[in-house]
Amino acid sequence: MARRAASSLVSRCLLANRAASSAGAAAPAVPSALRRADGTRGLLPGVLQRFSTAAAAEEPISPPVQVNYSKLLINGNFVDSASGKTFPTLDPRTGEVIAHVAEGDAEDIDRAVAAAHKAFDEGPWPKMTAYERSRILLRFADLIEKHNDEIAALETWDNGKPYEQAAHIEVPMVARLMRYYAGWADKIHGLVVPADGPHHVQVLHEPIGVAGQIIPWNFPLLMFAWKVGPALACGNTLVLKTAEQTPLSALYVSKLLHEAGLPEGVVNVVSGFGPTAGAALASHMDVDKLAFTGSTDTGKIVLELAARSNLKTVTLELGGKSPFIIMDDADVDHAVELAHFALFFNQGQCCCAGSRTFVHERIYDEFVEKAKARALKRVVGDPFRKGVEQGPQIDEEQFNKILRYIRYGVDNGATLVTGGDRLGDKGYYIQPTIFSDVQDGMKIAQEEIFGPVQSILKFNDLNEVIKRSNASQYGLAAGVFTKSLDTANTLTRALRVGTVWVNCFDIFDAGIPFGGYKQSGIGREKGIDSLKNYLQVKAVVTPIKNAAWL
Ligand SMILES: NC(=O)c1ccc[n+]([C@@H]2O[C@H](COP(=O)([O-])OP(=O)(O)OC[C@H]3O[C@@H](n4cnc5c(N)ncnc54)[C@H](O)[C@@H]3O)[C@@H](O)[C@H]2O)c1
Repeated sequence: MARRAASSLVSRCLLANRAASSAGAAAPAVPSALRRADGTRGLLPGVLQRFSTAAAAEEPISPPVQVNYSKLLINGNFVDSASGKTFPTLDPRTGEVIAHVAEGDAEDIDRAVAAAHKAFDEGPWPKMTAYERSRILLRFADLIEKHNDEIAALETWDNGKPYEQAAHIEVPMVARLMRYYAGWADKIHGLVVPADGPHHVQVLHEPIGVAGQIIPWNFPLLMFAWKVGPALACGNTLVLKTAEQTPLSALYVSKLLHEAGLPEGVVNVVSGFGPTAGAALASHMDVDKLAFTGSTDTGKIVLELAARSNLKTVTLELGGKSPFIIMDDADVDHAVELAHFALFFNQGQCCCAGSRTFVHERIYDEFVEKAKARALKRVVGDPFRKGVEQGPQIDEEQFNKILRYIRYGVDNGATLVTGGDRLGDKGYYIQPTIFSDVQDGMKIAQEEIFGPVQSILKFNDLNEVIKRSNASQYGLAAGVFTKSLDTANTLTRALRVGTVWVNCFDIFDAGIPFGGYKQSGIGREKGIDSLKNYLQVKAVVTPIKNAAWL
C-alpha cells in the first residue's frame, strides 16, 4: 500500500492538478512591467479569472499546528546554542516570523559531534543487533504516520509547499523510506572470498562512524529521510544540519525517533547557517563521512573543506537543468500535463525539475498554446487551502532570484508566453511563467532557476536533441515522452544523467537510486546504492591450518 502511495506520486498530483484547475478563482490586480507574446502588459481581466486569488486577497489560514521544538537536539536533549543566539524562521506566505530557533555554530557542532562519537564508541547503538535497530526504525515509521498531519502542517508552514502535497505524498514517503531502511538493517552483510592459499578471507561491512549530513530547504523531511535512514540502518551515528530556511520539521520528527527508542547521541540535529554550522561540520576532524545536498557551488565548497580537513568521504546531491524531451508521436495533451508537472511541482523548486522542455517542431505550436492554457489554470495561493497547486517560493532571496531570471529571459529575446511577475503584494508568490523560443545559449536555458518558470525549446531531430540535452554542466535527470520503444531506448542510453523517466516524471520510490552525473553530484541516495555511502569495507585474513578445502 505504501509502495502504491509512493509510486503513484505523479498520477495523484496530476489528478489533484486537474481537480484544482477547474476550481478557478479571481486574482489580485498586479501590474506587470513585462510585455508578453500577445502584446499585452500585466494581467488582463481574463487572466485574472484564472490565476488564484488566495495569494493576495485573503488573510493567511492559521496553520493547524504549534511549534514545540526550536532548540538544538544534542545527545538526546533539546538545548540552547552555546552562544545563546537564535534566528527567525519565516512564513513564506507573509515573510512573518514563525518562531525563533536556536542558532548553532562551530561550538555546537563540536558538542554534537562529541555526542555522536560517544554514542558510536560507547553507547548501546553499535552493540544492538541489526534487528533491534530495524525495529526502532519501524516504530519511528509508525509514529510518523500517527503524527502525519502535524508534521505536514509544520512542513507547509515553514516551506510554503501545498499542505495536500506534504500530507498525502511527502510525509507518507518518509514513513515508507524508514520502513525500507528498516528492512535493510539486518540484511547488510559481508562476504567470504576464496584466496590463493590456506587463508580464510572475510570481507566485513562496518559502519563508518559519525556521519555529517547537510540538507536543503526544498524537501526538508524527504532529505532528512534520504540521509538519516541509510546512516542508521548501517549502524552509524550522525549530526544533521538543516537548512536555515526550514529547521522545524526535522526537530519534530527527531523527537519521535527518540520516542521510538533511539538511544541518545545517535541522531543530533543542529539548526544554523551554512558558512558557520555547515562549514564546521564539513571540516570537522572527527566526522568520518559527509553527505551533502544543495547547490553545486556549495557542493564544491564542502568537498574542499572535507579534503582539507580529514579527507572524510563525501557524497553530493547537487543541482540540475533537466531536459524533458517530447517527440512528435506524443499525445500532446498528456505531454503538456506531464511537462507542466515536471517543472511546476513544488513551486519549481526541485533539483530534477524538467526545466528545459524540448518539443519537436511538428507539435511545437500546439504544445506552446496548450502549455499556456495549463499554466493559466494553475491554482496559486495559500498552501493550506484545499486545491491549491502552488504556494509561495521559499524566501525573498529565491523570489528575487527567480524574478531576475525572468528579466534575463525577456532581455535575451525569449518570448514570454504567460506569467512573468509576482502574484499579490505580500509573501513570495510568483505567477506560473512560460517562455517559448528559448535558445540553448540563454541564461534561462543554462542555469538553475529553481522556480515556476518553464522554458520551451524547439528541436527537429533525435540526434540533435540528444546533443543539446547533454550540453549542460549538469546531469541529474531527464524526461522522455514518446510512443516509440526504439526512440525511448536510444534516448535512455544516450542521455548523460542519473535518472531517465520515460513517459512519467518524479517517480521516487525508496528503492530507486537517485543522483547525478557531471556537476550534479557524486554518489547515489536511496536504494541499495545508498548503503555503500555509510559502510566501510574491511578485509580480515586468517591462516587456516589443515584446511579440509580451500
Ligand atoms: N540532487 C539532489 O538530490 C538535490 C535535492 C534537493 C536540492 N538540491 C539542490 O539544492 C539547491 C537548493 O538548495 P539551497 O539553496 O538550500 O542550496 P545551498 O547550497 O545554498 O544550501 C544547502 C545546504 O548547505 C548549507 N550551506 C550553505 N553554505 C555552506 C557552506 N559554506 N558550508 C557548508 N554548508 C553550507 C546550507 O545552510 C544548507 O543547509 C539547488 O541547487 C538544488 O538543485 C539537490
